[in-house]
Amino acid sequence: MGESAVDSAFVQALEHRPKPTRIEDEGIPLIDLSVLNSPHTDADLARLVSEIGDASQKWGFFQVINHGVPLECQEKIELGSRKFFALPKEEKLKVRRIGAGVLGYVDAENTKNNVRDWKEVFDFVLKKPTLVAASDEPDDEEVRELTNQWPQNPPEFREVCDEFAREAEKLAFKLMELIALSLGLPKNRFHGFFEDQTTLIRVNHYPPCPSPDLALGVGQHQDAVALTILAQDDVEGLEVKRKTDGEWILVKPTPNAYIINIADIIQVWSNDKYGSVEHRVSVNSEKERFSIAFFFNPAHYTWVEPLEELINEQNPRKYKAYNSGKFFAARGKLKKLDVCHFKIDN
Ligand SMILES: O=C(O)CCC(=O)C(=O)O
Ligand SMILES: [Fe+2]
Repeated sequence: MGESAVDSAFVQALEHRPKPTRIEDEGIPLIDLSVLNSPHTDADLARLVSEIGDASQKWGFFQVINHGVPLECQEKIELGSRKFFALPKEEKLKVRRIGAGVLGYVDAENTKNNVRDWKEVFDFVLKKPTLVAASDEPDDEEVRELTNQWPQNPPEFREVCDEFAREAEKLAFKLMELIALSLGLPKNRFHGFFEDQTTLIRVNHYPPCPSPDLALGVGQHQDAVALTILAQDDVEGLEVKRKTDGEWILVKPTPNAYIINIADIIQVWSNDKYGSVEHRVSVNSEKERFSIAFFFNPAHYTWVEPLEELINEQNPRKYKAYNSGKFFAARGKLKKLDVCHFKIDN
């Protein structure tokens, strides 16, 4: 590895490195949500629900347009994040994440495999208070509050982040309604799980990388939450592992669209009807890239298990129930832990 222009901590194992040519796929569904924000017939809604169901089943990934999040709100957080990440390192480190409880700036994340990601991030939570399990000990009932830290610069950063979070939350609830309907469930079947939600928003910056053939912006992973809403800028990078053949497919940036990712908890709730999909981020040597991920996640005390209405003799439950808070506390220590761990061998 003596040839590489990046520190060896960033070098991915051979099998995880991006290929020199990347497949672009037009096939990742693009779904127009305008029906939700205008007068519509039952048939219009039924068509939309069926599109969401098909995309969730076939890809687990889709893009949405006319989603109701004001463009201005998106532009403001993008600009704010550009200004924040352009600050000198020592300024950013003033709001570095402290231990497990105080969120903020991090520049040394490993996503699995113990290889460092080529990125820096800023994390904050949506809800006040956001309570999580203090430890992964099954009998420990202690909870901990996650608190946000805000930089002095740019001065509007807190406001634009909070505003984006509130708008993205509305979209997240609408998507959960559509997903519920597509599974044949009442529209608000999922709402209760999110009353004391532990949603986290992560603003990502991927600087240009001298060795994009060796490093990744985010290593291969699945999101452990319920649903992810992702905004990417116009620089390519996000790659999704196609279910049909395991190929890595580049998600082409679409102006004013959000990328929606069915994550692990919906996989369990739906008893594998909808699957959480592996994805990763490749980097490039010329352009920096920005993205924002809204990780919609239920209350820490949620017992995650296949929904009763969806299991029967023909379709027996595929997962044991697990406690969401304990799971995330354990995952904080052991990155490799994921929901497969709770799979029942039928
Ligand atoms: O930046 C991206 O495009 C995706 C980031 C991601 O997958 C994550 O943070 O979980
Ligand atoms: Fe992800």
